[in-house]
Amino acid sequence: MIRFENVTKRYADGTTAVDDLSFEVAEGELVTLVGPSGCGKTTTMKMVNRLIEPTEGRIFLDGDDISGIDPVQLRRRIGYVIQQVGLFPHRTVLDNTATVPHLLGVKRAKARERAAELLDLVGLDPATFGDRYPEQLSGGQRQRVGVARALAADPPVLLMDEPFGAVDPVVREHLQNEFLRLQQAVRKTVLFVTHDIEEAVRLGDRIAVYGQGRVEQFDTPSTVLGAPATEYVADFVGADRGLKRLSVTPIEEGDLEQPPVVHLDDPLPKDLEGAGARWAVVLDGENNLHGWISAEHARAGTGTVREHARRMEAWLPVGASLKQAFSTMLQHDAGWIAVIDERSEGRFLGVLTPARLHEALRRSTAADARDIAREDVDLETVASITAT
Ligand SMILES: Nc1ncnc2c1ncn2[C@@H]1O[C@H](COP(=O)(O)OP(=O)(O)OP(=O)(O)O)[C@@H](O)[C@H]1O
Repeated sequence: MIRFENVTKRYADGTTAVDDLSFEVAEGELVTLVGPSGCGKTTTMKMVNRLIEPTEGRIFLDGDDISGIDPVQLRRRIGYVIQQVGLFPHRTVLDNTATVPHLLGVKRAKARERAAELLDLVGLDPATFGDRYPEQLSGGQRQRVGVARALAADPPVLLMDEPFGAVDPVVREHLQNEFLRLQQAVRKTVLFVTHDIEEAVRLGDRIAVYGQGRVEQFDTPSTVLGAPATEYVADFVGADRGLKRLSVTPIEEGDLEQPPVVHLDDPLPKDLEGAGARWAVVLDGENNLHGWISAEHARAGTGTVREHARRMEAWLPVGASLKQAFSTMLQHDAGWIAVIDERSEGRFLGVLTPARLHEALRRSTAADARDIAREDVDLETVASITAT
């Protein structure tokens, strides 16, 4: 969808900002460009919408050499989100979002209708926020308007330059999650610039790690963390890459353990301990997760499971990251968490225990070309780092 072919950019003062860059971003793929300040990320990005022209090389969009496309036409195919957002201060949130479609000839009422849908999509209720002015929004809310506005013309490509850079870490994580959900729905081809490796790893289908003007490694987050191509990349992703790996490794069905299972209307299981279990998972009639029951309660109680079952607080959908699993365990002080299939209304799949989490982490590590040091994936190390 976007292809860089031996692209170099030298500024008039002789600075080589980008040096012989070649890579390709597939349709619907989200590629993060990450690297230290001044390494050429923004220059790369701005060459795609022709805010900057390359000195050498060519860039293709959907097979067309962009140097042959009129910049105004080109930019209609490309949404652009920047850190400072650049909302029009004297226009309401709704009008800000509707601006581009309106400029493209969509009737005002229609453009506003679409803008309201988009605000909803980025998590801003149009009834509450639509008539506000940018200065009446928080930083995070302004960023969301920026994203909604970039999506308004429904461009196939989005360029995002540190879009969440100006907000605090909590809001930032929230925006990242929302953006990932949004991307699932809209599947744009996205180039996303950040200097934060955590953000790059979290969001990217693939990551381009920049050194000075050059891409040192272009690969999946898991491979970049597990098998850094160069010393430089290893340094950049950091010594705690085992920990970062938690956030890019999803829980798979094969990782789960199958505990004893009882149903709500079953008689109490009297001998769970005899079967070597301290608890059982409780399911409803549809085999969806209801809760759990301890062996002790089951042994001492009377009646059916229903009267003694406790609500399940620590659960996650399959596909959630090991990091989420780990933090859910810590948050609920739980020795295990239940994993469900959200697509089938909560069907219970099994439980993840610390031992299984550790195995999953090993699996993900072993999948890479080069092993990372064993202590990097040691769960106790992970626990001690996360707890501090
Ligand atoms: N107009 C310009 N003239 C001369 N040099 C420039 C110009 N714009 C950028 N540069 C230089 O090109 C290099 C790459 O800049 P660029 O903005 O692409 O980096 P970046 O990776 O996006 O950095 P940051 O994370 O700080 O935004 C830097 O050394 C910068 O000083």
